[in-house]
Amino acid sequence: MTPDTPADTFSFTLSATDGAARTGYVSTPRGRIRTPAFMPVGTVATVKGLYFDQVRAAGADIVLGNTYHLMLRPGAERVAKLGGLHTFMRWDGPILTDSGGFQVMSLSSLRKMSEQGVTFRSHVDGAYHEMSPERSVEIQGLLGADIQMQLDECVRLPCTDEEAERAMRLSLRWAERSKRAFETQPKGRAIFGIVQGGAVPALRVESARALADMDFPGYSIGGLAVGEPQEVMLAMIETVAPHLPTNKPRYLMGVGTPDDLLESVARGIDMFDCVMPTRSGRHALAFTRFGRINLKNARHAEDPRPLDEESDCPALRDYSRAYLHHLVRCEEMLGAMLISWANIHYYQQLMAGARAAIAAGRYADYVAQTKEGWARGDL
Ligand SMILES: Nc1ccc2nc(N)nc(O)c2c1
Repeated sequence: MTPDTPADTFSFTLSATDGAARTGYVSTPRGRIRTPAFMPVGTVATVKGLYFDQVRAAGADIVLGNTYHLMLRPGAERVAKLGGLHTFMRWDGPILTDSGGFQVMSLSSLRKMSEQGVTFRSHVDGAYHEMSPERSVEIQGLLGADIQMQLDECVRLPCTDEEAERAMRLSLRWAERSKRAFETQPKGRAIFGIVQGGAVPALRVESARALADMDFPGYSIGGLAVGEPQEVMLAMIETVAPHLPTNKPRYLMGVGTPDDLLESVARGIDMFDCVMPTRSGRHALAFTRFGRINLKNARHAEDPRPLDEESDCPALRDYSRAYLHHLVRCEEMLGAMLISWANIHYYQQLMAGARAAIAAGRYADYVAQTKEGWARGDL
């Protein structure tokens, strides 16, 4: 905590812009989040395969937790009894939690959506659960999340305009209820409204404007990274960004590949989360300055080079591709752990470079040079 930020406030400071790209920081009672920021996903209170000191050393200022998973196991009340999520998983930086609706729709069975909320059966043990905007905020409060999400309904794309409109309007009504329920939480925490509207520009604008009128401390763009082509996702960001307050953070949910991040930052996004770095790490796929390297490929069997000898991350700098390939072939857990570590570090390094480039007014060059590196490959 820097001395100039009071302990109990949430705020966003813009330091520089370069076109629509922005750099700055979010201040929370648990520390600052440098933006643009990539937030490693810690779904069930762990960033899969990494120790949190590696997550911190990689440059992450904030990690994600998931209401849906944690309410099922170990239970929100139990986490609260054990001192909250920060104590439970031994991460003392800011934590952002998703509200659970998206995960219910993608993971649970026998779910029913109504005005009141969503009822569903757990994918873990089939137990019956109810999730309303109020209960979601209560759970996120029990977990102790510094940044919380409204409960929303995310439609898969493609969908009909009617379906997108229905879910967008329901999400707006739930935004009001979530924000009201959030008022009882300790100062310094924040709740974000989530823009919905499918791939329909008019619905996206209506959602963004209505949420801006509700004066949230931050705004998420949801309903993307749900199967649409990148150009549709980027078009929706371009549609929404001008209608969100410039002095509040913008968080693009569930995104994405390194290319998605660079292109979305160029259009005004400040925060990202995605399972891509760790999920790919478990599938032997490394993201590097030279593009993607699939360590399953036999071409690496005798390659003594590390993934990136110039990196300051041990996983990228100290282990030969031959060794990583060997671990992957033997299905050894260290293979997934090292490649996940490398990927988390690469994503943080990509964002650190973006922040510096925006501050120096050379973001377009940074994007071009980064993509040239990916195209050149690992010669
Ligand atoms: N692609 C995603 C990922 C996570 C989401 N979470 C919520 N609450 N809403 C969405 O629309 C999401 C979309």
